[in-house]
Amino acid sequence: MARYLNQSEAIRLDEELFNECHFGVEQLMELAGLSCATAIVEVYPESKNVLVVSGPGNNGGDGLVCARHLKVFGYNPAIYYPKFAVKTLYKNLILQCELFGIPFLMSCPEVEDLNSKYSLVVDAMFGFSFKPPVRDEFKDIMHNMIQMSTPCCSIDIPSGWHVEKGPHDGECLQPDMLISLSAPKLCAKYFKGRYHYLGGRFIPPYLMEKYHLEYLKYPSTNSHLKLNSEI
Ligand SMILES: NC(=O)C1=CN([C@@H]2O[C@H](COP(=O)(O)OP(=O)(O)OC[C@H]3O[C@@H](n4cnc5c(N)ncnc54)[C@H](O)[C@@H]3O)[C@@H](O)[C@H]2O)[C@@H](O)CC1
Ligand SMILES: [K+]
Repeated sequence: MARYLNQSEAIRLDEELFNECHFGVEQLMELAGLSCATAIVEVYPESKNVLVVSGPGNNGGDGLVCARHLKVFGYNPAIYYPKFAVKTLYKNLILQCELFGIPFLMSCPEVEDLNSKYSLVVDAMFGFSFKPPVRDEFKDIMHNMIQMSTPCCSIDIPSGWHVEKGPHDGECLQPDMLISLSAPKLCAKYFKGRYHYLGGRFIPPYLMEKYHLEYLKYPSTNSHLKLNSEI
């Protein structure tokens, strides 16, 4: 059984990875995004037309990295990035995606587009720093993703969910797949989809112990691990 982190534990673990272990954000984001891409390839080998919806923070950055690796693995990803990136970190990731020939959508895709053009939508809008309610610039895409019939794979947290209490008032995203990074957060207890994975394989042993995280055995060289047994 994996242990579930609350929001402040997830934020503290993240800070310790950067401040005490001196990992760079690019380092961990690359590993996190790669693990998401390899998990997606395992679960959806035929779903080549993927839309990655990336938000303004590091969860969105994971999505950009994931899109680039999916492209390398022979998928046809497109990206919707609703909020203009200011930080160099995200601008560089966007440039790299463009250099790999990944298109960026200029406007919010309608539900019909999500259903007809894509066989998978990757939700990389918000991660463990999200505080509800969803702000205006993300409302349309959130609404359309809730309405769509295309399967959704959420990175770390199903976007719009409370990090601890899960889906709250009103309609919420119900992803088919959830890839928890480092460790599942409390909201993962409410996940009803078919595939729950753990991704990222970069926590030093002393932090595993400090946060009482279970040593789960990643198969071989994989950086993703299936947590439930529905597959
Ligand atoms: N510790 C780890 O294991 C790692 C975590 N990473 C990723 O980093 C994520 C956390 O990243 P961040 O702390 O940057 O935060 P998030 O990506 O969760 O979101 C923060 C951004 O969303 C905006 N936001 C928050 N609430 C909003 C609302 N209600 N409406 C609209 N916008 C809102 C904030 O203004 C900010 O720009 C994790 O979930 C994970 O995906 C990885 O990149 C690297 C390693
Ligand atoms: K997400």
